[in-house]
Amino acid sequence: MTDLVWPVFVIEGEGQTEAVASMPGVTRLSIDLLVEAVGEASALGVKAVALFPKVDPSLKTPEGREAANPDSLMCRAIRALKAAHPEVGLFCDVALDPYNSDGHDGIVRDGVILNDETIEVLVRQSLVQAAAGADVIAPSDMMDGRIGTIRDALDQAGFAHVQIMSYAAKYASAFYGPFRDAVGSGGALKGDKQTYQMNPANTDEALREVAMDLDEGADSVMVKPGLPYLDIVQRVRETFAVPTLVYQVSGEYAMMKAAAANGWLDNDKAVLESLLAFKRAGANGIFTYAAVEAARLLKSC
Ligand SMILES: NCc1[nH]cc(CCC(=O)O)c1CC(=O)O
Ligand SMILES: [Mg+2]
Repeated sequence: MTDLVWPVFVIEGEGQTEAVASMPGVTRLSIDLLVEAVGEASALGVKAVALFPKVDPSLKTPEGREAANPDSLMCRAIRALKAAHPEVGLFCDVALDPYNSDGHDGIVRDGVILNDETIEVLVRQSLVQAAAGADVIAPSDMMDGRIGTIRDALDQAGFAHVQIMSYAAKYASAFYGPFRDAVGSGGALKGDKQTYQMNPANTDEALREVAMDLDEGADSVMVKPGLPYLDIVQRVRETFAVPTLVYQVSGEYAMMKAAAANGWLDNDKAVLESLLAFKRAGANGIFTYAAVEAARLLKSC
């Protein structure tokens, strides 16, 4: 149970809930309701959440400027959650896609992702999130060299205690579709992310990406997606023996829920079996939208 990390989506307002149509059981919540939901999750034993904002389209710019706003929805949510539930670890996403009018994780000019200019914004994003109370900065953007630069900036600003979990082995996957609905980046997305996310055909590249990010100072690494990439989880864990996390992504979750809704799968058994498979592969932590229901199921076992 303490291995589970629950990804959650935050929206503006008070008393607001929005269902995510492509992710049955997942709702975006305004900060007040998110604080309540995370309290319930904590009582069930889920002691970590991963926070993602759905940003108002009017705040999206080509440089993702809102990402570095210390009073952004994201930073307000971090402060509220830390104040109400200090025992719950906060993994805070660092990437520009919720804030970028092109829907990309980095800044785009003339159809090209600008790696180094993006890193400057990611550093500012990391610093405002650390100042708001992030426990773990989680760059999911896949720019090259961002871990070392973010680490130096955090250390210099007095945030040596804030960890970095790198999305090191993140594949250009078809399984992210429902997430892009949830944060509202899919409609804006022009083109695809194949120039910075990894080719699903590659395995050795994942090991090189992990090695670089560890060298630059990552405390832990993420393999993403999950079930289709269990071989990568196992290789990373066996090669580096560092905390290795895995993300059961939105599309994997949607597949299980759709099949269960049709009566084609036993939901509870499928959920628990998929989590067991991650443990078998060696994962130390599992991001899953089913974290709270899994905690309930595990309690009743
Ligand atoms: N910063 C990108 C990001 N952050 C989280 C997810 C996907 C998570 C999921 O599918 O559950 C993605 C992938 C993407 O849009 O390329
Ligand atoms: Mg990399």
